Amino acid sequence: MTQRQVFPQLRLNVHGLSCGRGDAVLLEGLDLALDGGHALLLRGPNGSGKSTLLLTLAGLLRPLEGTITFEGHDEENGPALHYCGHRNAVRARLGVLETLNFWRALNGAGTMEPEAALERVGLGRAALLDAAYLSAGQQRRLALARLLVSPRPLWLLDEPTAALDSEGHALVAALVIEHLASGGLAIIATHDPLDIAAAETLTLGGPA
Ligand SMILES: Nc1ncnc2c1ncn2[C@@H]1O[C@H](COP(=O)(O)OP(=O)(O)OP(=O)(O)O)[C@@H](O)[C@H]1O
Repeated sequence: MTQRQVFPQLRLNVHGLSCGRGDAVLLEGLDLALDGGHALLLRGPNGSGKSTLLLTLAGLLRPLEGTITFEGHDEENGPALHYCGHRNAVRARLGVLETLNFWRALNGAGTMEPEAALERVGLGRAALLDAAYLSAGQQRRLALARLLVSPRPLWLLDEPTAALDSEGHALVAALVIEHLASGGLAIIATHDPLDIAAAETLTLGGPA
C-alpha cells in the first residue's frame, strides 16, 4: 500500500488582494485565510476572474495590491504549491509513464510511484501509449496524476473536471478529499458540482 504524505500545519493568508488583467481590475480587497485540511471552491460566471485569481495565488501574475503568504511552510521542503491550469502539458512522442516520470523528476518525488498514480487516475493500462493518443479526458487524468507523484501542500486547480466523465468528477473529489486529509489545501475554480464536504465557496462577479 502507498504511504500517504502528511503535511505540517499550514495556513494560506491573503490580505487586501486585488488582481486583474492589464488595466482591468477583476477582484479588489480580498481577505482570505485557508487552513490545512480545507478547500475553497471558486465559482462565478465566465470571465469573472477565477483563473486570474488562481494565477495570482500561484505567483504567475503579479497582484495589483495586497499580500499572499503561506504560514508553516518550509521552503527547504520544496515549493508550496501545484498550479494545474487549463492545459495538460502533454506532448506527442512521449509515453504516458514517461510524461509522468518527466514531471516527477522536475517537480520532486514523493512516496507514490508513477505506476501507482496512473492506476489511481484510471490510466494503468495506458502507461506505454504515446501521451498524445490519450483522449481529452485521459489527458486530464494524466495531468491530475502529476499532483500525486510530487506532493505539495497547496493545490490550485483550474477546471480540474474539464473533459472528465462522471466517474472522473468523483475521482477529482476523492483526490482532493484525500489531499485535505493529509493536511493539504486546495483552491478550485469550477463550474461543476464537486462533492467535497470540507469546501467553502467564494463566488466572484456575482451569483453564478
Ligand atoms: N492575457 C489576458 N490579457 C487581457 N485580458 C485577459 C487575459 N486573459 C484573460 N483576460 C480577461 O480577464 C477576464 C477574466 O478572465 P478569467 O480567465 O480569469 O475568468 P474566469 O472566471 O476564469 O472565466 P471562465 O469561467 O470562462 O474560465 C476576462 O474578461 C478575460 O477576457
